Amino acid sequence: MLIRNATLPDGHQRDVRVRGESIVEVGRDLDASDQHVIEATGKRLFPGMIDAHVHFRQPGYPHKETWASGSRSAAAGGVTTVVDQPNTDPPTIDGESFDQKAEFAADSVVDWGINGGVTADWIPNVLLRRRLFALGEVFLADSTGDMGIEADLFADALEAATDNDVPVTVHAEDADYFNDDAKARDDADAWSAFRTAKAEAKAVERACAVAKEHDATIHIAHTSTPEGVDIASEAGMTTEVTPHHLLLSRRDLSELGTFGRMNPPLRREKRRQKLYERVVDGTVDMIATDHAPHTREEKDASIWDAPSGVPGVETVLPLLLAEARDPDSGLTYERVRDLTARNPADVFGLPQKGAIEAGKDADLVLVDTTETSEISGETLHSKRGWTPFEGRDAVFPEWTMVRGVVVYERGDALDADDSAAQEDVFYDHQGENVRGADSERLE
Ligand SMILES: NC(=O)N[C@@H](CC(=O)O)C(=O)O
Ligand SMILES: [Zn+2]
Ligand SMILES: [Zn+2]
Repeated sequence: MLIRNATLPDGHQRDVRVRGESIVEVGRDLDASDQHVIEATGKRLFPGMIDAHVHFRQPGYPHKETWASGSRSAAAGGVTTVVDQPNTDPPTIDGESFDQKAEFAADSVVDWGINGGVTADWIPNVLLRRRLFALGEVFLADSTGDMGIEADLFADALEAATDNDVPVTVHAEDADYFNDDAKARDDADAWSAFRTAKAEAKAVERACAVAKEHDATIHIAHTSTPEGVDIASEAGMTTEVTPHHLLLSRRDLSELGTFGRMNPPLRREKRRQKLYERVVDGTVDMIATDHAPHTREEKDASIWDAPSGVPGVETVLPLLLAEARDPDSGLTYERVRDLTARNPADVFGLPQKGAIEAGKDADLVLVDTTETSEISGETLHSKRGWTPFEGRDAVFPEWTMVRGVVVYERGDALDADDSAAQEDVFYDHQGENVRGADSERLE
């Protein structure tokens, strides 16, 4: 198949030849005689996003999301690899729970990884030999679920993972620095007042110190403060920022209410701007969504009782592309490519993914950045049907390809007389474990 004359993130027009699962040639005026040609003139082609941080909620909470619904939502947003976190039920802390989750992952239309988790009951010598993507998020404070662990267990886990060459990702908040005074309040902003920026900075500092003691590197999940980013990057560690911490702040909470509750929480506008600067200037390594769906009914509670987390896997790349359309944002298409594909592939060791180059997996996303559409929760494909980004401009993919197979095609633009129907098409496809097809059985 030949994708003709697409504009790559660096602005060059190129033909891209795909054969089987791979990109085999990138160049100009490539011979198209025996090929199925996809005309892409005037459109932009991106490497599929690698989202290192999603919660697809199976096993345990299929009413919130499933691998089938979450991965379709990912494909519809241009995400071609997802990595599921361990706070499921059962938590992914041993061989059996890993294998059980891998069964569910077979429903995924995009490629996937499964992270292992750490609790007092984890079984490292079996878990760490499964085809894990990474160990983490290791919760240094409780979030959704009660997987928060103590410092000595974190040190042991770090050592075990490092000995097995398994990357480690950390949820860095330190409950010792939470502000209990906020508990007297019941407005949505109280959650941000409670789980302070200082609690993140202190947890990042401690996690990096432990990593250095063990001559290990760690990746800080969902860094929400410029302080956290600076401490981690100065310690030689990697960081990710979520779309909600990049684009939303405490100013949005009066409107969002508990739909704006997540861990770590939204920060002040000033911090958001400084975080955005670090995303633009390359201090931040990648964007990851922390796609954490909960039902409207669950969110319909007080700020102290509602669950934490927001969906994001379908809107992340579209929102970043809309930012890159705006020359004043400072965010270029090349930087978007690095944040969503090149850097996650580098940081987590996926040499076969992350770039539009001969020899790489044909994970590709075609977009038309000459126009935007408004985000509407009810048209998204997650089970959730709500988004904290309602109404914002975005650039959604025309199609998404995973290892040479088109898994998603966006329906025609809205029919003239029908404001609702968009026949988006998903094609049968089974994603694969990016860490290899099977697990070593070592029980
Ligand atoms: N981020 C959240 O607020 N919630 C996540 C857990 C987590 O990432 O801490 C979830 O699984 O719901
Ligand atoms: Zn977390
Ligand atoms: Zn998470």
